[in-house]
Order: sequence, then C-alpha cells, then structure tokens
Amino acid sequence: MATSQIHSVSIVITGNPGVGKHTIAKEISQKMQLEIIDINQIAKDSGLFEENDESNDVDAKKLKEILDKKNLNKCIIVGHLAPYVLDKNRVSVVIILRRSPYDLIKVYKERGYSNKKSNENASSEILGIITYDAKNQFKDKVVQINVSQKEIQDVLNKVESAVSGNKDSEEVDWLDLVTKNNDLKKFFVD
Ligand SMILES: Nc1ncnc2c1ncn2[C@@H]1O[C@H](COP(=O)(O)OP(=O)(O)O)[C@@H](O)[C@H]1O
Repeated sequence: MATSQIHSVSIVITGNPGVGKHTIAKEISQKMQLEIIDINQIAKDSGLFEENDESNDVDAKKLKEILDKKNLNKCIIVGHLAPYVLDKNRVSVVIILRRSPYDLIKVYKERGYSNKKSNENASSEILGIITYDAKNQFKDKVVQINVSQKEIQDVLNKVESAVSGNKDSEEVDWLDLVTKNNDLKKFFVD
C-alpha cells in the first residue's frame, strides 16, 4: 500500500459478536500503527445502550452523530453496528468477519450469554444480516472473510490483502449448512 494511502486509511471491522473483530483489530492496529475506535465502547460511554435488557438495542441516530464528529483517518473502526452508524465516503474498506454459528454458540457459552441472546446472535449470523446491511451501506468497499477453520494469521493476511485493494470476498452460506444438518430448530426456536 502506498504511504499516502496509509495516512488516510480507515478500516472497518464488523460482524456479529464473537466472530473475532477485536482479536483481529488489535493485531492490525499494532502492525499498521492505527488507532482502534470501538463503536460499542463509544455507545456505552455515551449511555446509548438501552438498559435493563440484554439486547443490543442502541440509539443508532445519536451514535452516528457522535461518530460523525470523530476523525476516522488512520483508524480501525470496530463494531457490529458499523453499517448503521458510518457513511460509505468516510471509510476505505469494510471487512466483515463471518464465523460458523456452531463456533459462535461456543463463544457465547463462554461469555455466559442466555439462550435467547445466544440464539439471536447466532441466527443473525446464519441469515447474514450484517453482511446484507453492510453491502447496502458500503457497496464495493465490502470484503467478507470466513474465519472458521482459519488460523488468526490467515485471517490477518486476508485483511491486509483487502486493505491493499484486493476485493475478493469469500462466500458464506450458514443457512444451507444448518438446514442440511437439520439444525434450524436449534437456532430459531426458543
Ligand atoms: N480466527 C480465530 N480463530 C479461532 N478463535 C478466534 C479467532 N479470532 C478470535 N478468536 C477467539 O474468539 C473469541 C471471540 O473473539 P473476539 O475478538 O472477542 O470477537 P468479537 O470482537 O467479534 O466479539 C475469543 O475467544 C478469541 O480468542
């Protein structure tokens, strides 16, 4: 990547909770000397998450207003809310990390998520909701990476390649996988 590009780069890393956004962001941040902007942290610090439930409800309009005022140059912007709070023209590349719902529910168990919260997030991943919304919002800037069965280093290589301009996206169809495994009820029924 040309030096001038690095000076203005703003990399978005999005995807459902547990796909590995923060793990990858920290590595890229160190390697490329980019500051991390954590969207969830900003929402929490600004009191924008709705309290008394464990859903992900947030006032996206207010959150966007806060982010609109931030300098996003030389940054990695991390968060599952990215498609709803960032404008396309403010970012260079949008990485969507995808992870098998079978792997995700293990992460959610370790995090102590309730069954409801775990299934909500896993079913969002199965349906590819963030991918759908990110493609609508960021169009040709989107690159999708399937992290399942990849070493972290392989994921990092893919991210760096995407940042350098390689827009090859990986296909993901968890719905097909879950349907074939006859597991739809496991994720979509309370
Ligand atoms: N490529 C990967 N392969 C295996 N495990 C990973 C990978 N990336 C992250 N992890 C692990 O998955 C869990 C969730 O990662 P994290 O970065 O916290 O996700 P997120 O920020 O998307 O919620 C952590 O335990 C992390 O160590």
